[in-house]
Amino acid sequence: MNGTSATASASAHVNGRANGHLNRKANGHAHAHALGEGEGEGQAGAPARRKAPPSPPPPHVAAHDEADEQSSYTFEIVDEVANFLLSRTVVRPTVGIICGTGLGSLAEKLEDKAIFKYEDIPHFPVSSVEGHAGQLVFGRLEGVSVVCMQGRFHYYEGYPLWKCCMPVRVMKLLGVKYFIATNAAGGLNERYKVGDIMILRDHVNFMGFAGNNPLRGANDDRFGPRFPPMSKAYDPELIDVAKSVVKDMNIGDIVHEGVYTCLGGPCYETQAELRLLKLLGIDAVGMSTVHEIVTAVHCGLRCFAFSLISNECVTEYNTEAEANHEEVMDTGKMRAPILQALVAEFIKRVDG
Ligand SMILES: O=P(O)(O)O[C@H]1O[C@H](CO)[C@@H](O)[C@H]1O
Ligand code: HPA
Repeated sequence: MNGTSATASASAHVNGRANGHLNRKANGHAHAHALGEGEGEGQAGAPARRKAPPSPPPPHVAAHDEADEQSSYTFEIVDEVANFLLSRTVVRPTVGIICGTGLGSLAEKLEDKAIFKYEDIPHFPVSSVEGHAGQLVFGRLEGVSVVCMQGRFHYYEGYPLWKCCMPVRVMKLLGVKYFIATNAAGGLNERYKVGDIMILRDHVNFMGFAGNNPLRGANDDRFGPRFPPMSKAYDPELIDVAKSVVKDMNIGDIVHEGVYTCLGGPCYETQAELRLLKLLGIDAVGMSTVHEIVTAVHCGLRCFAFSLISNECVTEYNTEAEANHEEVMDTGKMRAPILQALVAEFIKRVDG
């Protein structure tokens, strides 16, 4: 296989971390809220100015960047969503998968399926992107109980990051132990070809650099700690399992290990942006996954992720090539059989 080799086990830090937290009592949300606009003004006798309330956002879009609003997805609400689902299926998933663009056919492989459209699940956001069916599929793959998101939520759809990631917390409360994120991404590393697979060794959280993090806002210790480490976000043991599957499938020539980054989208990158990312050591770029992994690590899930290199990132000006969503979806369809086999065997070895 191409790329760096995995190092020793580090499961201990993710195991157990959340279990302790989930048993603890709620902390007081109300005290940690950031000041809203207009609050905190009016010192020294001057009356505080209050802004007129903003007009309501469209139905699926929450007001952006409001840590306060995060409390609308309290532990109790997430628990309610999980209980709603558990009361309607006998499947008790230990593996949770997010299917990336064009990769939704993975869920079709499940046996004994129970399917929930996002719009039928209380408090759930809805998908608006082509290539994301918008349903949660429970079932069994290789005898392992699994829940698959056929369609994820992206920041560019208008959702704040904590809302994009709420289903990850639902997975946690469903009993999931292993979290697998898949995505379509542009290949920056010159060795990568369209159709290759990149196992995520690490990520660069660019949106997080600017403070846009799904964990922003009041922390509920029942999910996880205020300051979670991210140094082993991609579980080294799971990377090793994936590498052993790759070896046995004899597909090492198309599989790499590398660094992913998520940008806000929805526009693809300019050549100058791509050259900058390359310079920084990024191997593949997309518009998802990073915040999902942050949320999953925070609540103690063991994480694994891979990118399907759906298009080449072109850094030269004198070219006709342009990134486009059709190519991204087509590459997913083209690689579906290999990816399905890879995931099925991976799951069997991890939890079979
Ligand atoms: O990351 P996923 O959802 O696989 O999709 C990727 O493909 C879309 C762009 O073509 C963006 O949504 C980008 O994030
Ligand atoms: N850039 C950003 N996101 C993407 C790309 C890309 O080239 N391909 C698929 N998702």
